[in-house]
Amino acid sequence: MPMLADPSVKYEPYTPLQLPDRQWPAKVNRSPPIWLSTDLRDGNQALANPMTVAQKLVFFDTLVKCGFKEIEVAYPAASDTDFNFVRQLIEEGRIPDDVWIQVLTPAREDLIKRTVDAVAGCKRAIIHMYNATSCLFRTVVFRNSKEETVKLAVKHTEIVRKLTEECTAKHGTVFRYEYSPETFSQTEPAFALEVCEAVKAAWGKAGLGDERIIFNLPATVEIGPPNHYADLIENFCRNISEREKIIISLHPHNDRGTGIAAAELGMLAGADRVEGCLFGNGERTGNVDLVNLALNLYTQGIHPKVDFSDIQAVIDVVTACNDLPIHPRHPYAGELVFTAFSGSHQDAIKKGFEMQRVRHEQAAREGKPQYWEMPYLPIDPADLGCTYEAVIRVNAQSGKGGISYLIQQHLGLDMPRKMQISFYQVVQDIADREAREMTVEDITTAFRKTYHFGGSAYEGRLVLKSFKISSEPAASGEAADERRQFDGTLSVDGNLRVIRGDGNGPLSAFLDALRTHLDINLALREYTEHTIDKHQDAQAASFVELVPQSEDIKDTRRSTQSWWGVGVDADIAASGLRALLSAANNAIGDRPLPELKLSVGFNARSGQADIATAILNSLRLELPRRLQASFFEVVQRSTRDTGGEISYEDLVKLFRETYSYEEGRFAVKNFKLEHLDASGRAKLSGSFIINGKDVVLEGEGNGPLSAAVEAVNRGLDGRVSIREYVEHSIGEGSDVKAASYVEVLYEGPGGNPKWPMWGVAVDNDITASGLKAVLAATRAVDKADEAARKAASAQ
Ligand SMILES: CC(=O)SCCNC(=O)CCNC(=O)[C@H](O)C(C)(C)COP(=O)(O)OP(=O)(O)OC[C@H]1O[C@@H](n2cnc3c(N)ncnc32)[C@H](O)[C@@H]1OP(=O)(O)O
Ligand SMILES: CC(C)C(=O)C(=O)O
Repeated sequence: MPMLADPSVKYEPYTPLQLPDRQWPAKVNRSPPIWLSTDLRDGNQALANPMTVAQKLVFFDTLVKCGFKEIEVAYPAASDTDFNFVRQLIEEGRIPDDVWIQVLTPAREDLIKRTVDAVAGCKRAIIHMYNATSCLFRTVVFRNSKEETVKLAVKHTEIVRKLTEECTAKHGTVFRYEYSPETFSQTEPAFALEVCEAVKAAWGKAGLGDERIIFNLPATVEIGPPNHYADLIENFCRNISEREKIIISLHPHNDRGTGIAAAELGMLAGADRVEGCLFGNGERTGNVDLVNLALNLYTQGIHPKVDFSDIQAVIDVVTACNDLPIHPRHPYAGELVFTAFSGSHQDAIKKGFEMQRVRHEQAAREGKPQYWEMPYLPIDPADLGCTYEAVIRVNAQSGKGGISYLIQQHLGLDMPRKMQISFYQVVQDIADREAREMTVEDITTAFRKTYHFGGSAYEGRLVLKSFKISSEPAASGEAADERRQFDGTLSVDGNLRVIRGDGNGPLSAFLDALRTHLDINLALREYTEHTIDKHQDAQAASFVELVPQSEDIKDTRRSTQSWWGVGVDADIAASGLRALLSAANNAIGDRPLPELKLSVGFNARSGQADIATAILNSLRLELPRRLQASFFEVVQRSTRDTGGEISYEDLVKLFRETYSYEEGRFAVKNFKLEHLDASGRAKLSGSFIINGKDVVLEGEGNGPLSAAVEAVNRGLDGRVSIREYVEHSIGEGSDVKAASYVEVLYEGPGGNPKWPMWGVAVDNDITASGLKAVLAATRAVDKADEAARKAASAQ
């Protein structure tokens, strides 16, 4: 059957109440009502499979834990399960002293008796009796006149009074009485008042405080808008006698989807109490949702006096007991309610969090309240025990704001705006291609892969192994404006390469090194940095944008093509270099990089760094820059006859010979180092092999190396002194060795000139490696003396 063209022939509208001086619209709620949870009664009776006793017990405990002080636990006359459940609560002492249990009964003597029997012995109980009062129910269900309807209510109120008084006398149970004119919102307002006045009179002992009688005014079926319900409530409150002896209770259902509004307006209209169910379970469309109502108050800064700090735990119990899911869009409790998928929402939330942090810091300094003011989020998920995990979820509708928020939350990186746009494109492409939501893991993994960030699994073709930044005064003599030198070792497609470059700062020196050695021509367009953690082990995060290097600086600036990179390191310079390499990795893509070929002759294609690369790859020695220069000259001299070409093998042989490296001609047999005083002064004694001969040495100095120099000097005509000492480790873990490089200056007996000589050694022991390097550095003292003699005789 189609919908009617004119539904007025079938459906009658509600009859508005004439209440021109209604007060409720101008009122504001400033305190929570008395809550009654009827989950275990109205909620339970609406379930296809009513709860078991075990489920009811868990639910009851949860309600108590949430802070409900009035709980309708059963319709005891309905079934043994309900009756027994009430008995169990009482007999097992499960009801806290400050909690009233409530039980519902119809206006039938036998059933009232069973109901009172159910609560006998409990400390405090509310007997709740109902009979429908509307015209429809009078005529259709009860076939009663108005008079008979009043009589039914009066007679059974008297029965309730009699039976409860007997019970109090016998068991000490304290009773309160609640009466519901069921279908109140469909009942003629004057008749509802008439019935309730009669019930109050029949009860005869309504008093103040805990003696107040409860008139529960249900919208058994929601038949009109919430303002109509509010009018009915205000009218009842204004016209019932002895208002102070009455608790006016609301019991909205949600047939029109306005149960919450009805309850809120009903409270404005004067009600003191609200009956409902958690998450709105209940007959048909449900009872009013108490979680929703309570949290609405909370977001107005009013504590509802019930607690949902761990809302998920409550959801778990309620869904398990009701065997009903909670809608994902359910206010406060739905799984999607703290989630934004769409770009503009995410952007606003991200900005909101950033701004709020600043605002709260300032408010804390000034001792002012730190208000929650967040675009699209009326409540802080944390107050309900939820995390911010779900706040931003990413799909093809999402924008850069949300994605960068997740990166910030999960990796601690605050990307610059342009990088956000760039990474957004990456994520967008994946989301579009795969047509699915992107999880946080998808996004962080995409980030790591894109920027080669976060460990060896994400390394690119270029990996920074080690580096040194040094400074030298600018050639122009502007002492303040020092230039920087970059010396580093990169792994390039798995092979180690020594590269070096100069520039105005570490980044430009590194770019120069990439250009010189690997033909990677890039220029820096943007650089930003921030600290990740304000604690002791703070790290620096750097972000770099590179563009193709062009002859014309304007072109470089305007380039539409650019690559972003990110680096994190405890050292700020290292974090910048890592960021630069991350961007460079993106820039090179999979284009081939120039291979290392050695040609050191007149038209040298290889430089010092290439020679150092070869030594690094073959002997794992990271030659210091000045040793690179020195050895480069040696190589050039020795390749004069081959036009500057030299094979790897010969190069390594030449290195070994030149520095007597690992040939056994310089060794430490044993040594003793005595510390002479607190300043570190030491005495060295021991047996060594120098130039293949056993020698016993002894000397003192400021440390082991200077003691070794002093010992060596005792046997020389001239004097050696140390000019440079560098060391590094080789290998890892228990296999680690120390490599030492010593440059000494030898001054012969005749004075100047001073001869620079390098020694290189490796040993498991770092002191022994340094000592060996010192000894090896002095291997050519004889040659130096001879050269000095020749020079003197030539003059
Ligand atoms: C709006 C609400 O939520 S009201 C609460 C509704 N909850 C429940 O009904 C759940 C528990 N109910 C039950 O287990 C059963 O209905 C019982 C045990 C109470 C009564 O069962 P039965 O005696 O078989 O009666 P039945 O269920 O058919 O109820 C209909 C009868 O009760 C009468 N009745 C209905 N409501 C009331 C009332 N509040 N007071 C007195 N009688 C009533 C009807 O007029 C009808 O009487 P009739 O048989 O003389 O025509
Ligand atoms: C018994 C009454 C209060 C009821 O449940 C209703 O009217 O919905």
